[in-house]
Amino acid sequence: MPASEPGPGEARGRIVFLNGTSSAGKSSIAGELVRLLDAPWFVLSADAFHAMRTAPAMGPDQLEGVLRRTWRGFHRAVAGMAAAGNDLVVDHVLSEPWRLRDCLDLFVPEDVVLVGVHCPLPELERRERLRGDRPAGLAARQFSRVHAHGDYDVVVDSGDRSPQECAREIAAFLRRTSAGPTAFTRMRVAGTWGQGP
Ligand SMILES: Nc1ncnc2c1ncn2[C@@H]1O[C@H](COP(=O)(O)OP(=O)(O)OP(=O)(O)O)[C@@H](O)[C@H]1O
Repeated sequence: MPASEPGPGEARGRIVFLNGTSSAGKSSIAGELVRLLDAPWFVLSADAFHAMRTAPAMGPDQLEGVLRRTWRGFHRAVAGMAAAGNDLVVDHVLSEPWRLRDCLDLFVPEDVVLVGVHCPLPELERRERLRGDRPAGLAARQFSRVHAHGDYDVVVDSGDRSPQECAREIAAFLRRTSAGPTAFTRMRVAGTWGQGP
C-alpha cells in the first residue's frame, strides 16, 4: 500500500474548500469552523505556503513561475493530506481558471465540499483599508473572477454575517448527509470549468 493511502479501515479525509476574494473572511471562518467540528481538522491556507518561501530579488517572469509552482505544490499537499485520511479546511482564491482545473484533476471529487465565501465589494474594500496588510485593490481585481465557475455546495455571505455565523452554516451543511453529487463531481462530469490561464 502506498504511504500516502489511508490505513486499513480508514477513510480518505474530507476537504472543506473555502473560496473567496482576499478579505472575504476565509481564514476567520476557517478558524471558527474547526472549533465547531469534532475530530481533528487541519487548516491549510495558500497564504501559509507563500509565507514559507524565501524572497530573493526576482524579475516579474521569474516571480510568475515561482508563484505558479507554489500554488501547484499547495494543491498537491492538500491532495496528499486528504489521501492519507486527514480532514482539511482549505483557504483558497480561485482567481485563475487553471487553479480550479488543477484541483479538479487532483482531489477526489466526492470528498470536496466547495464553499463560496461571498462579500459585497464596498465591504471588501473597507476591510482591505482597515487591515492595511494587503495591496489596495487586490479584492477588486479578484472580485469578478473568483466565483466565475458558478457552482458550489454551500454559499455564505460574510457581508452581513459574522465569521461564527458563516461557520455555523457550513457546519450545519456538513452534519447533513447528502446523497447527491458534489459541486466538484458536477464540474468534473460537465468539464466546463473554464479555459484560459
Ligand atoms: N464577517 C466579517 N465581518 C467583518 N469583518 C470581517 C469578517 N470576516 C473577516 N473580517 C475581517 O476582514 C479582514 C480579512 O479577514 P480574513 O483574513 O479572514 O480574510 P481572508 O479571506 O482570509 O483574506 P486573505 O485571502 O487576504 O488572507 C480581517 O481584518 C477580519 O477581521
